[in-house]
Amino acid sequence: MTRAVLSIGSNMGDRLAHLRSAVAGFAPELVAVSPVYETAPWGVTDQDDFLNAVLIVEGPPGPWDWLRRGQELENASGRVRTLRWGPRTLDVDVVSVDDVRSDDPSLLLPHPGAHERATVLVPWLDVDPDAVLPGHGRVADLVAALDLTGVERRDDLSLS
Ligand SMILES: Nc1ncnc2c1ncn2[C@@H]1O[C@H](COP(=O)(O)OP(=O)(O)OP(=O)(O)O)[C@@H](O)[C@H]1O
Ligand SMILES: Nc1nc2c(c(=O)[nH]1)N=C(CO)CN2
Repeated sequence: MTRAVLSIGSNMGDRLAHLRSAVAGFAPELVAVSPVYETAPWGVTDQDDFLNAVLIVEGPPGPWDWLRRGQELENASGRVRTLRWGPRTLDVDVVSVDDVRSDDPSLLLPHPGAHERATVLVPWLDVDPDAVLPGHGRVADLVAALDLTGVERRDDLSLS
């Protein structure tokens, strides 16, 4: 059994439907679904706003299975890979899997950007106030140190 934290995001097409497709894809192992956040783009800032959320899943799949499942859902959403950090129908990042550390470039664990991304940490904190990001400490402390400008909770949108 493993427990994984997955960050999902979309800024193309029917963003909510893309996030819902990820929820449906992980339904058998779903433990928690965060609120939805509307977030200003980071990285490449000249693109549309994202919807972001976090899923917590638990079950027999291992780290590589979570990654593969996420990539299958990205592909099913019609995602086309062009620009790094560019627009996408669906992005599924594996943030952490238990305390697993991996330096394989195809599956870096914990995800190397997670500790500084409000788009990951804020929804994660909503569903797990005691969350710890391996190597970086308590998510509550990481969030407290972040600028949360451009991260707006959308209580009118629901994934569960
Ligand atoms: N923890 C991880 N979760 C998801 N993909 C990962 C992870 N670690 C490495 N990768 C690899 O990252 C590659 C590129 O992923 P992707 O195009 O989604 O990156 P990105 O979302 O643009 O940027 P970032 O990884 O900084 O969020 C994939 O081929 C995947 O194998
Ligand atoms: N707000 C926001 N910006 C992004 C996001 C994202 O999920 N949310 N993902 C990116 C590439 O992974 C690039 N920029």
